[in-house]
Amino acid sequence: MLYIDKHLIHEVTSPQAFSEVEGRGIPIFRPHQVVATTDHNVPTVNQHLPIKDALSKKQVEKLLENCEKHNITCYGLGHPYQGIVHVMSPELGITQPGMTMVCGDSHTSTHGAFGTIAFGIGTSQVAQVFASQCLLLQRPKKMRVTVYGELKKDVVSPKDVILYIISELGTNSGTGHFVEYAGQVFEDMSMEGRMTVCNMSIEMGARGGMIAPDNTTFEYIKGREFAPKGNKFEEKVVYWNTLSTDKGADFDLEYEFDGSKIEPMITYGTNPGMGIKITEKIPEKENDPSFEKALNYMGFKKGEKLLGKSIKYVFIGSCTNSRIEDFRTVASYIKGKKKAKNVNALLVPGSQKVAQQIEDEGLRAIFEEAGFSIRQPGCSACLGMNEDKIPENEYCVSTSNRNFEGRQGQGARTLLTSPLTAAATAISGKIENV
Ligand SMILES: CC(C)[C@H](C(=O)O)[C@@H](O)C(=O)O
Ligand code: SF4
Repeated sequence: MLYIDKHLIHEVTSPQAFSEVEGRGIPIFRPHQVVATTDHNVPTVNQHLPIKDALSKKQVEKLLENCEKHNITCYGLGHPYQGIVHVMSPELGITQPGMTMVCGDSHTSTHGAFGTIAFGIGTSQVAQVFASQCLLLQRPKKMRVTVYGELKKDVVSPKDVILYIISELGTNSGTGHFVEYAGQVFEDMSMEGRMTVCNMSIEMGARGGMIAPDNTTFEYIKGREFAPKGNKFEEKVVYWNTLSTDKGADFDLEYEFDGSKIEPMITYGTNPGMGIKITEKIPEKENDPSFEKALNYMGFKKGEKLLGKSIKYVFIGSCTNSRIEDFRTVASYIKGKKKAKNVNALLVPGSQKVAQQIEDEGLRAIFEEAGFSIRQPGCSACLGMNEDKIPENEYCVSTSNRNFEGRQGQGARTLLTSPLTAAATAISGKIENV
């Protein structure tokens, strides 16, 4: 039985849970340990106007209504803290090492980047946490992925690291496990990068991912809105320093990779494990119906090269890659260049705070000069629950985490990459290596 320190909620998976507890006359046990935001169904333009899509409007309004009724803090549209749940919580200092955190959302694994036990739950479990602030669970198994050495500087990014790991291990490799990412590559990584990696743990089937908290973690948290202050912070750091894995600890599964061998990655298929180095060709597998089906959906052939293929859509956003560091990377690449005319680019910050930082750091001007516009925060084309959809049969180079059939719109074809590769593609209008 786990006691839950923080319960994050959004508009998609909470309404039925509210109905469940209301229907049984059960009050929300600890409303102050619940934080809500609107992200999946929000438009990314004209957020000050009423939401046009009727279903989205209803979904978002229902969350506000439920939160008000149950005394839960909600960062709705127009609030400076609103954003994708996995972006806004860490950047406000809500996510802290050693906490137990849940959300009715599979990418809750993101918060594990802080040495937090964080995982996605189903709607009936959301109701259980509402009612009791606790969860009954099967104890997960332990897996460790160590990446030693150093990454190729300014070329290989955290997104490439996780796409590489999943392409090597497969999308079921983590089933039933929590994964710890260890080794120099993660020690050297920024918090934004660590979040990108932990975010995609679920894409290898793991319940959660985590990275030992260290000075990078503490520096990131310090001074944030909901972080402990002064002496309290110092006391927490003493505790947080005790959280890392003991030397000689046992794992049920262990993998090791050499970071210097990792290259920029791209996916060619319909699950995140179908990834290759961007310079490679699509593999030539025989007698594999699911592989054939994926290539068929994607309109690709075995042995084909992806570099140089014309691309009309680029999406830079999602809880994997929509943090300020991602936009800094993209801005520094496109500075002084121009967006290709054939490209329709959606640049969607993960939160209002990221949007504000883009403004304050002068990045907006760089984007606009290059022919890009910045949208308002939300999940957007990551799964197209709002109006941001990719048309049928079109390719979209996307910084998100899932390339499933129809994920970005019916018949849309997603190729997952890092923000840097997406930026380079938006500039040249074809799949580009940096
Ligand atoms: C809508 C939500 C339940 C879903 C999830 O849990 O992951 C979404 O965020 C996604 O990325 O597919
Ligand atoms: S950005 Fe995408 S992956 Fe993340 S929570 Fe939203 S829909 Fe899910």
